[in-house]
Amino acid sequence: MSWGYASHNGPDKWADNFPVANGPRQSPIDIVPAQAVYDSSLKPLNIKYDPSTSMDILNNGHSFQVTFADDTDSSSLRDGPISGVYRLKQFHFHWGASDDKGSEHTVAGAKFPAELHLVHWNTKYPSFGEAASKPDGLAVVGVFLKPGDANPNLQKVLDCFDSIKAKGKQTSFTGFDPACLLPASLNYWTYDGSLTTPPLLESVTWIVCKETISVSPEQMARFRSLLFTPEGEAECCMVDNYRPPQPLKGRAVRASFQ
Ligand SMILES: NS(=O)(=O)c1ccco1
Ligand SMILES: [Zn+2]
Repeated sequence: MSWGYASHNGPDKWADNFPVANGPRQSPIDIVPAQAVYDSSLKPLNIKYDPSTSMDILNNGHSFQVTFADDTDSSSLRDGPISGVYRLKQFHFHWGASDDKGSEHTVAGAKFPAELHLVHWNTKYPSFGEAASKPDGLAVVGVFLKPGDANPNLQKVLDCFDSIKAKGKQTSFTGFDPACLLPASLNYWTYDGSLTTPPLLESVTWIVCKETISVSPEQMARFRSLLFTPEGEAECCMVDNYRPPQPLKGRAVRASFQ
């Protein structure tokens, strides 16, 4: 039985196989801006991505992800709340069956229809796999999607959904610069957390952007046209692939802005 987002294998069941699900630094969380502490020592995010590192796009059965070549530092994240260089490995999204839900982090209880995650690993470790088990191993930049005008940069990703509709489908996706998915302002909240999917490893420095990017209703419908299921199986729409907020357990959330 593998994990998923249904009642029989979803977030409430993950602790059965992944006991860290009840750990001290789980993600996502509800971010309460009024309780975030402004930290003037936090640096601006330093993000440099090279479009030639984008490789392919895959439906992995719980989201779709765009994977990057991470054998050099050409697509990486520096500064912000982190030390050293973290290489971009992949980005993916989480979304809902309707616009009233779908994000993993919430802001003073408010949910967004979708959330983008850009996953980076600390190059002080030899690989993503090694880094994923270290408390300072990963840094994930989160961006909320807000209903509004169609997002032309997002459309480039959505246009290849016909070739990755079912679980396990993959296709080439080169020359894409994920920086075009970032909001104009890189003001952020940051806290120590975890992967939001099994194995839920407590290795993530979360960097959640305050500013959103836009997504149109038609574009949200495209997200919801993907399938959790492989070809040949009864079709199950890929929707509500988000973990709800987890207990803060005394953690501080810092803000890079006043
Ligand atoms: N959703 S997320 O960015 O915490 C992640 C990356 C890999 C596994 O889970
Ligand atoms: Zn994610």
